[in-house]
Order: sequence, then C-alpha cells, then structure tokens
Amino acid sequence: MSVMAPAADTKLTGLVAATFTPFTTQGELNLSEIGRYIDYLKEKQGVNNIFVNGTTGEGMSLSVAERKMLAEEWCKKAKGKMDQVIVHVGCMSLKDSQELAHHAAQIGAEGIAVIAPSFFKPSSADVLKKFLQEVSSSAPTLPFYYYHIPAVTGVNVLARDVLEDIETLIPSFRGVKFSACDLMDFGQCISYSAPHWSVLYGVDEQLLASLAFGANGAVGSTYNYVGSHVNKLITAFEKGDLVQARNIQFKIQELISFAKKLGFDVGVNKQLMSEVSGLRLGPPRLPLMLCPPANAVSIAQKYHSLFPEP
Ligand SMILES: CC(=O)N[C@@H]([C@@H](O)[C@H](O)[C@H](O)CO)[C@@H](O)CC(=O)C(=O)O
Repeated sequence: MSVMAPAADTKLTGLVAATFTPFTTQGELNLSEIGRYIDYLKEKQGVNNIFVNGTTGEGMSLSVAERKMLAEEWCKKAKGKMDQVIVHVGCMSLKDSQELAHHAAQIGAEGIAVIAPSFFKPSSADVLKKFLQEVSSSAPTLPFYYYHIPAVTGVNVLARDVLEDIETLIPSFRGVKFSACDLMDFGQCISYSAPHWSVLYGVDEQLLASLAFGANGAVGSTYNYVGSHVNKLITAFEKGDLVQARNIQFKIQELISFAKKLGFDVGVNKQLMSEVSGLRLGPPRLPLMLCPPANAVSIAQKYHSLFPEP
C-alpha cells in the first residue's frame, strides 16, 4: 500500500459522530453499509466529521484486521464528503496500537485518538503519557488526540495532568476527547490548551455546560441521530439564545434518561440508530446484546415524539 501524504492539519471543531460499526446478522463486518452511512450523516444530520472504532464503534471488541478494514473503508467513503476522519487506535497492546496508528497514516486519516489501556492500567499520568508517546511515534505527523473516558477504562488520572507539557513528548498532539462528567477537570483542560488544540466534549447529555466552558466541539454517539438538532443547539448557544439551547439539550436528556431506564448501552444505542436512520447496522458483538424488541420500540417512539420529522 502506498503511503499517503500527511493530511492537512486543520483544527477539529463542531460535531463529530462516533460511528457504530455495521455488522451483518451473522456478526461479520458489513462494509457495504458505510457509504450510505456517510451520506446519512452528511445529508440528514449535517455532521461532517467522524470518529471511528471508538466506544460506540465497539473498537475494543474488534480484531486488528477488522479495525484496519473498517478504517480503510470509512476513509475511502468519507473522501470529499467528510471534513475529518479520526481513527481510534487504542488497544490493550502497545504493539497493536502502533500497528493501527501506522495504518491510519497510510490510509489518509486526518487524525488518531488513543484511549488509556485498561487491563494493566498506567499507574500515573506520566506513565500514560509515555504509552501515548510510543503510539504516536508510529504516526509522527498525524494529529493525535488523547481519548479520556475514565468511567469506562477505570484509569482515574486527571486529563489536565495528561496534558501537562504533552507537546514536548508528542509534537503532533492536537487535543483531547473528554468523555467524563468532571467539569472542573474539563475547564482546566480548556484553560491549559494551546490555540491549535481541540478540546472536544463527549457526554452528549450535558454538552451545553461544556460549551459554556469553551469546548471546541463534541464527539458522541447521539450525534448520529440528533446531530441536526445539536447543530441548532450550538448555533443558539453562539447567538446567546440559552432558552433555545436548553430546550434542545433537555430533550436529549429526556431521551437518554428514558432509554437508560430500559437498559441503554452501546448495543441498544445501535438498535436505536438503525431504527431512526433505516441503515442496516445489525446486532452488536458479544458481550453486548440487543434489548427486547418492545423496549427498542418504546425508545424509538420516545425519540420520534421528542424529535418529530418536520
Ligand atoms: C460511554 C459512551 O459511550 N459515551 C459516548 C457518549 O456519546 C454517550 O453515548 C452519550 O453521551 C449518551 O450517554 C461517547 O463519549 C463515546 C464516544 O465518543 C466513542 O464512541 O468513542
């Protein structure tokens, strides 16, 4: 495979959909749905950036070979349609992460993101930074993002501590995807960040609070199906119309709190996306499960009542 020229290093802003991974009903990758998926995000949701193989994409449940096939297909189909494709390359094994980082550079991704390894956990922010540095060394020119999601990894270091002097270790460092509720840590990331970094928020149900702190954008699962509404939320916030911004945010909170009572997780979220978009995303991979059909119908009905078609 020929090595592509490094992607243009443009600051990542606005909405980024954390994509679901399409599977066939037999649980194999369904790459044929990716083109339609990109068109759906762009045309129906007004979302122009994607984050692939992350939590929502069940990245940690995929083999390295599958992650490469997916990253390649997302980049290929996004060309000329999406502004940026960020490939999550974090793994338990440093070697696997390095292989995926190198591969992302070869296929023309605009950036890579890395989660903290969570079986053997880094004992401090400095150890975690060393791990991130080793991954980035396999794709040294590719914009690099730290993916902070402590509730999932159990790695409870402050993101702000990870950012300390990070560019001296990782010259390609361009920001953090902050998927946590600690808004003090988030604010400190913003106040420490360099102008060319992107500090992106990842708890969709409280995006508005992060905008007040100065978030440069947001990465999340719900932007797959409420992206067009959240674009309006961001515009309202920018115009100072907090009443309108809250109105949209509260509807998203209502949807998620309703779904959580029925057992909302990545598998159920994927079911909701299939229902809303008409895309054939298939089942999640074990250990995730589909929820009972009646619950899926209730969640979809709730979605349609909160966000009726115009
Ligand atoms: C734990 C989790 O899955 N968090 C989601 C959120 O978008 C989340 O689904 C949403 O806020 C609803 O709770 C994202 O932060 C994850 C994400 O961006 C990813 O898929 O990498």
